[in-house]
Amino acid sequence: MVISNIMGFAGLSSTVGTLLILRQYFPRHLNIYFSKYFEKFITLIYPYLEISFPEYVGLRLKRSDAYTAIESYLSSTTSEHAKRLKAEMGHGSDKLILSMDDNEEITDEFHGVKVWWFSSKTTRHNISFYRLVDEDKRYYRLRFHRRHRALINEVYLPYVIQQGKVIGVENRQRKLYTNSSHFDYNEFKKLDWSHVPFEHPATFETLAIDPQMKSEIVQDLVKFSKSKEYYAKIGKPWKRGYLLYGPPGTGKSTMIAAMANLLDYDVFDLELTGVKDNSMLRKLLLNTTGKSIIVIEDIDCSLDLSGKRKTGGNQNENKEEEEKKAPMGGPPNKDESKSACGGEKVIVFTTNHIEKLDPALIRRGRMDKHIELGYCEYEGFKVLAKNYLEVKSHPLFEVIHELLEKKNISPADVAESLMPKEEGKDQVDVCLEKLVNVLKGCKSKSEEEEEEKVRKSKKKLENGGKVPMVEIDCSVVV
Ligand SMILES: Nc1ncnc2c1ncn2[C@@H]1O[C@H](COP(=O)(O)OP(=O)(O)OP(=O)(O)O)[C@@H](O)[C@H]1O
Ligand SMILES: [Mg+2]
Repeated sequence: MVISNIMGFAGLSSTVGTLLILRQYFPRHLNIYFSKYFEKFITLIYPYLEISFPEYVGLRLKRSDAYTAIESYLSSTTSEHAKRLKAEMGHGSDKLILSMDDNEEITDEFHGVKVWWFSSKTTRHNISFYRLVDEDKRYYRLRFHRRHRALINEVYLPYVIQQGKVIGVENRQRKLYTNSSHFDYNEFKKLDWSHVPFEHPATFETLAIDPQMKSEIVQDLVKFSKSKEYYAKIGKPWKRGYLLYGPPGTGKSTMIAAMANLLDYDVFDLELTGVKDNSMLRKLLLNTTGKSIIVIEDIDCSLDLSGKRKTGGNQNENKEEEEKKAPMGGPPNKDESKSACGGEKVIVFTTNHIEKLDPALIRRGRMDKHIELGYCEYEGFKVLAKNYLEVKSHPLFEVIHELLEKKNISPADVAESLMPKEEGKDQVDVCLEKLVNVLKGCKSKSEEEEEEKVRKSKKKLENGGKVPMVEIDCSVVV
């Protein structure tokens, strides 16, 4: 950020203009005096200050965050005010973003104070590999009256940066990250996470679960996303842990997608089988960004893998050792020392077998909310019928209602029956009849409960009465 008094404004007095022209005829020693006192003189008669924000700082390795935020902020006002615009796709997104073209000027108003933004570009001719290469240097310049210096520096600019970041997040294409490392030739380094655009269409509206539970979860998530100050006040990292459990096909993965869509977060799908040890896990978590959901699916299936991790002993000692080994260059600092996740993050574990999990892993405080997703009930069926067949009532609804009270069927299996296989109006009848038949063939709730009891007692005998434990360094993840 460079603050300078400038010249060249339209209203600059003719005296200054004349001085500038005459300057070239001054003898050299006079010119030195001229330069020395000229700026002081200009400061007296020219009441404006300028701040410039170059696109790249230092060795051009990284685009300046301030420039990016200002670009996003100005893109929201530009389309209304600027006369010449340029259109670009948002970062990794298919949205068209309009911003002011090079050498364009717009005005903005803040608390009744008028400021001017200019987008400028200088081009330097460089010789590279015996070729003449034009290097563009872009920057934004902000001009304001000197008497508003404090307001601009302390209030307006932080506001612009913060708003710009919010707009930037809105314009971006959300991503689904997986921990399969790859070499990025643009950044010329190995990255731990690869990503694809996140385009899962699930929403809470289309989710077939108990309506009351649905609204509780939505409220909980929304409250979390607005609780930055609260977490700062209590000195805890801004994160929330969810454990989703239930039989296959009950909507656990679908709910995670709905959560990401509700909160407008990225998703980091952490596959534990690809994690060698706790320091690798820590490194992966440190490389996740804010506004994201970190997902560890089928946590009970990580049992074999977790056998390799340190067990028993002094937990703190192990932690210290891991921190020393952390490849990010020592232990994480600030609030990250409490958790490698930090930031605005939701952590979701899923399992089909909650009874297999280490109670320490899922205790409240680590996992803030336990959500059981069960077999399909009538309310859920109605949501699916609306989603798939666009019907809200039908003579077969009552039969299905009665069957759902007696039989266990997953929402995934209901959805499968309700998916029309052909075109035509009779498909509603065909699909609902199919569902009735499928339901009749399902095991009754009492039969399944009996089988479950037998299965559990057999397992207890096999394990000598011990419930298998998952070993994962909980403090790293949650
Ligand atoms: N509660 C639900 N509401 C809406 N659709 C659902 C629901 N449950 C399942 N489905 C449908 O069934 C498919 C499978 O569901 P999903 O993958 O979310 O189940 P899951 O609980 O994650 O299963 P698993 O335990 O096998 O991972 C989804 O693509 C979705 O179409
Ligand atoms: Mg799943």
